[in-house]
Amino acid sequence: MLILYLAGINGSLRAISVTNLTATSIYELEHSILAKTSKLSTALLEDPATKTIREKAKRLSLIDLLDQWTGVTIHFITLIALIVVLSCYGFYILAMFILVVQILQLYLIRWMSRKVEAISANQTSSVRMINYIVDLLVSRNTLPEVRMYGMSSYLVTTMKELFNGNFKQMHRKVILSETLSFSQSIIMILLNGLTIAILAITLGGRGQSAGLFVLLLQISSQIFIVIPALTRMYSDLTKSRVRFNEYSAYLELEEQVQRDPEDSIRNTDAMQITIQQLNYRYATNAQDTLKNINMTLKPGERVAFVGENGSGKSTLIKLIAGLYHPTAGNIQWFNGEQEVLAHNVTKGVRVVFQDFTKLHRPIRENIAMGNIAAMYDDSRLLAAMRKAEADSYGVALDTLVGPQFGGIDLSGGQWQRLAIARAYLNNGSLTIFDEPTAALDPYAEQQVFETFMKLGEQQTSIIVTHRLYMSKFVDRIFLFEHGEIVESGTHEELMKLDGKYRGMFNRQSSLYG
Ligand SMILES: Nc1ncnc2c1ncn2[C@@H]1O[C@H](COP(=O)(O)OP(=O)(O)OP(=O)(O)O)[C@@H](O)[C@H]1O
Repeated sequence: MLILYLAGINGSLRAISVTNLTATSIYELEHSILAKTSKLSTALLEDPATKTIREKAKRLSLIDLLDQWTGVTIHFITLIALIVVLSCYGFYILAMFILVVQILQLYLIRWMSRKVEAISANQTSSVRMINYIVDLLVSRNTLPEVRMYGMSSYLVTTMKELFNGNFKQMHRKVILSETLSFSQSIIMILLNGLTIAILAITLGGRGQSAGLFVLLLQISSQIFIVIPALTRMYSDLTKSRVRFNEYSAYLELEEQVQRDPEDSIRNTDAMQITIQQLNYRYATNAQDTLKNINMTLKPGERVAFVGENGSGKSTLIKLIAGLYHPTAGNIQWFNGEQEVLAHNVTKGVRVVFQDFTKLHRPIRENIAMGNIAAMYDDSRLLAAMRKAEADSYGVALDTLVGPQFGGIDLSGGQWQRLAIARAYLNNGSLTIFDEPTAALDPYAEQQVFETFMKLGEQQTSIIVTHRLYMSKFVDRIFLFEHGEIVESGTHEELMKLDGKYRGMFNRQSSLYG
């Protein structure tokens, strides 16, 4: 009775503190997952298997886990206490029998709960696909094409098929758990009946008092109240433990080597970059995307990466910027004769990515992404905007961009200028422009190229471009084909070589007449 009373007090206390605990545990869980995510390599994060582990990890509820642990412990202690009382009155064989049946039940429940949980966990990637399709159907970026090409009903059908697949699995899960729970109820009813019969026959045979019979009947009915509650809690606890293991698996993923705080000085000198025998393969690909890349970029050199779509130019840019690590070979940085650890320079690399981030936040944040320390330095932000000609369309630093949040929207070219302004805010030893002018008008394109050339006077700089007239002015050109560098040299050298570059250049020139 004392234990039951304590259990009651525990229930009330739990109800009072549960709100705070829930909020804290949700925050802590999200926070620990995000903190871990920030330490993982880009390549690992892009791997769909990592996304699945993360989604599984996020299903854990720490408050439920705590709740279930407490519940199972209390119910288990209560059950043992009741069984001890029953044994004290001489019914130890019956008490042992009840205990053994319950332990067997718990084993069965554990097996079933793990199976059910595995079915739910396996649905995470198809749920991701369903969410993606819903996004395609409602997102502002995709809606025009989905409507124009009449894709809506096709996408809805695809979503329905995925949904049905998940539904079938859910159905299997429900049948499995209901069958087990029904069988358990039958076992409990039989066991309860058997207990009452044994008590009645034994006590009647010994001529014991009705009072003792009522007392033992009370104990047995308490036992059969506690057992289903314990079983249910244990089933939930087993599922939560599976989730906890998934969460732990995410936290145990191998982390990218972190910057050493002692030597993490941002270095802005122009540096030499030496790439040797570099190969790179994406986790999801069967073939190497880059093969046997060798090059040395001299300090202050301006180079262009050119070549057909998918030939690996952007991948090499990401490797140089330190976002990926070579599968084989290496990339080294030299300040004069002195080698500088890559992580000390890559932070200061100034990059305009091909698929840059469109931050649906104030203009200020869009630009300050390039150097977060300048977030409230209006004169630096405005200077960067001016350089990128991003100040010409009448926006103030605090103008909110992003129509879904009530802000203004920008054209593709205007967004691109913001991304360029972002790069101007950052000082580093290398500037990379990965097709920076794709969405710009010809005048803006020329201006961006001129700025690229000027920046190159102080820094090593790389431009990735399909517009070969730009490559005429750089110091060296690297022509990529199927992940390899097939030609390299100055514009004049490559024209004399009369190879692929010359063919490409002449084809482009003929388009302009
Ligand atoms: N995150 C990724 N995961 C798997 N494969 C990728 C990934 N990114 C690129 N690839 C593959 O690597 C190859 C090279 O792509 P990359 O973007 O480097 O080419 P690119 O020369 O820059 O092309 P483009 O001129 O079209 O921009 C392509 O076949 C592409 O499918």
